[in-house]
Amino acid sequence: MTAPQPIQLRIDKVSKTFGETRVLEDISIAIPKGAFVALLGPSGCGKSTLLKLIAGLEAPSGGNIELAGEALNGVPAHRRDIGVVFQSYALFPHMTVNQNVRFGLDMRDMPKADAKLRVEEALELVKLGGYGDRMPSELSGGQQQRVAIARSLAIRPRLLLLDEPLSNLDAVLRKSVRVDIRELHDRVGATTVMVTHDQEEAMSMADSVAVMSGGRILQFAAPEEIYERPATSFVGSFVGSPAANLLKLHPRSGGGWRFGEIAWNPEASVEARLQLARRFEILVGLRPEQLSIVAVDAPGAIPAEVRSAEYLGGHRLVHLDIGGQRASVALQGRAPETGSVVGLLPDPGSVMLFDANGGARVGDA
Ligand SMILES: Nc1ncnc2c1ncn2[C@@H]1O[C@H](COP(=O)(O)OP(=O)(O)OP(=O)(O)O)[C@@H](O)[C@H]1O
Repeated sequence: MTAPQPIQLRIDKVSKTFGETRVLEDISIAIPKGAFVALLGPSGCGKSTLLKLIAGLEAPSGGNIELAGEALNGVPAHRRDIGVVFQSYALFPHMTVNQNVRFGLDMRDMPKADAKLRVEEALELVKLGGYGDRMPSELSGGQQQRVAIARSLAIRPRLLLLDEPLSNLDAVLRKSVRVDIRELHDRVGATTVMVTHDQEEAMSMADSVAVMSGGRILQFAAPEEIYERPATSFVGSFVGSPAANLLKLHPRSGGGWRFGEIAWNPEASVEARLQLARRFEILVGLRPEQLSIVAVDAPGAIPAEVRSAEYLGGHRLVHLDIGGQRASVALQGRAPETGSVVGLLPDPGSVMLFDANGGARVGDA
């Protein structure tokens, strides 16, 4: 076992209001040295504001932020030793790659010979050794983004902040730069916080993900934990692709359960969790990739009517109706006929249960 790392960034009960509007509320997270953390959430949830508070571009309305044990209150942005990479790479177009990467070092009056070595080292790290004399316009978007990262790394920051670093790249480049950034992180080990609204990006790149909504952190955990044990129905449906089905379930008079008018007798372990949940209205979260289609009368199956199917290359997405609620299932094989009634069988361990009122996870022993 590796020894636990000290906390590099501690955010403690931070809030932010603009005028009357509360944009961040009671944000607390502790990020160990060398970790790669993603702040994930929909547009407007406050993730960029949180990044600005860390960088020192905005001041919090309440709470504290500490970097390597030092309180940052009142420390101006340029004294924080934080490297920031924005979504538009913001290279200086009239400067060469070398000059761009050197910029932060010149600002810090580093001796020329040392700066030269640092620039070479930073460009090697992002696999752009030999590109120093080019102008930004002579580089691809992905290469420009790597120069922007090299510029941030050259100052050997105590923290690297990435604000939607991939959003200006096309879909193909996005996936390769995603891997580049993660591999770079593994080599350099700089504590990194990345803001993104793209769940796949967050889940694939980060060690831990903070899922945000409405100015709060709903869950801060490893990607696997977030996917398998989401803390709320929002997290459950925001993370995963295609999105999880969320279906309203009620107890049936006389025993068993119902989706609208459709009766369901779940497998024993799911039944036990539903009993523990003790709610009149439960949201059942079912991931399309963890459902299979079986005979309508198979034990534990939910009767569903096939409405349509989409062919998506590796799999098909079949859309169904369950007592007036829509659900989808990802299938490898042929899609059942439209209009037919089939059984939808969840993998019992993957069934997620939430309180329909408020969305909290329920039904855990
Ligand atoms: N300077 C400001 N003055 C007033 N309101 C602001 C200011 N900056 C941000 N907001 C508001 O705060 C909320 C959060 O904004 P923020 O940019 O942090 O969200 P975000 O999650 O990063 O969204 P996006 O992904 O669209 O950038 C939004 O409702 C925004 O309108």
